[in-house]
Amino acid sequence: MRDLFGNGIFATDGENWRHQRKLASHEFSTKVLRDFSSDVFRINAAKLAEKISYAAANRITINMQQVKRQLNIGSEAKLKKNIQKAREDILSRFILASEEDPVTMNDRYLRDIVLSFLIAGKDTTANTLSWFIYMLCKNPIVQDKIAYEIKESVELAQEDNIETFTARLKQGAIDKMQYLHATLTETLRLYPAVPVDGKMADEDDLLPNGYRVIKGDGMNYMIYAMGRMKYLWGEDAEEFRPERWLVDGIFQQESPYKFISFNAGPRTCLGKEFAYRQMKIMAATLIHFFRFKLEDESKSPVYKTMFTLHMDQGLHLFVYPRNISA
Ligand code: HEM
Repeated sequence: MRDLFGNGIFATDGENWRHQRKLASHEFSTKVLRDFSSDVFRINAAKLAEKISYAAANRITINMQQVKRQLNIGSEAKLKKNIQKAREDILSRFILASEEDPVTMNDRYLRDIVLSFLIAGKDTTANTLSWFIYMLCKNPIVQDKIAYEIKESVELAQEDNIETFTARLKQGAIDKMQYLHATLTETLRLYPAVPVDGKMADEDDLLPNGYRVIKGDGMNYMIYAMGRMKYLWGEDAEEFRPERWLVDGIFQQESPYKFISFNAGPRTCLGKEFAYRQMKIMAATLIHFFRFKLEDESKSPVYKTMFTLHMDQGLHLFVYPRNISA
């Protein structure tokens, strides 16, 4: 961990961690960052949809993971030119903070912070979207329900194209998409982007189950296994059923200690709201314009154990234009 993350937020404790957590929590809650990142998400969603549109028109299959990679999401310098706003992305915000406190936030520290955020934010949402599309291919009714919800949530115009459609994905419309939110959450329950997480005992302790740990003991908790436990989720734990998250069509939060995909407690994921916003904008754009089918229904994807739950060999799909007026 140290080799990769240095003194970045994942690998530090104590004062270093508190400093980064405070700074990042503040930045994540600002409207400036929310607006900027939503613009970036909309631009990227439109770019991805254009690429897929070409594949659909020419009847070529796509590898979802590769298409997303080609987009080079994260090349913020170029995006900034498109958006015509400066110093509003998370990395620039950290650089601004470092100008105010150059001694603590020297270049090395800044590098570790930035790298940690890149790693935290990129593969987690990208992998989740691949598992999400896979689940939709396996459950075409869910796919159609989402398409219906998008039509109901966004004020559409007859002449909308990809770009004008993404521009309509404002916060109000995104918030209405409760079924999409539930589907993404159900995907994260079965395919958590971080499948296993490790902790170390800060001091001698007695765990609630009576197990004694000694200071320095390492422990792993299996997020992947916890999302599939019948003891927690009932007899249908292995089934993909977004409805389990809804009451009268409204998404219901679970305790983070039960739905553990974003961790819980003081070190809970800082990017959760950010991640949902990104995934919802991307998913709404893709599902509104396309219908996805697996290239080979007989194959199940295999996951590769990395920091994140990566899909080995990618996700090979047929794509069809969705009849929007249908
Ligand atoms: C589907 C998307 C995501 C999932 C499932 C996820 C999951 C997690 C998990 C399990 C942790 C705890 C790691 C640990 O125990 O050390 C974590 C921490 C964190 N996540 Fe996320 N994450 C996601 C997206 C993001 C995004 C998009 C960002 C930022 C752009 C982000 C930023 C962070 C940060 C900064 C921490 C460290 C918090 C701390 O140690 O205080 N995450 N995330």
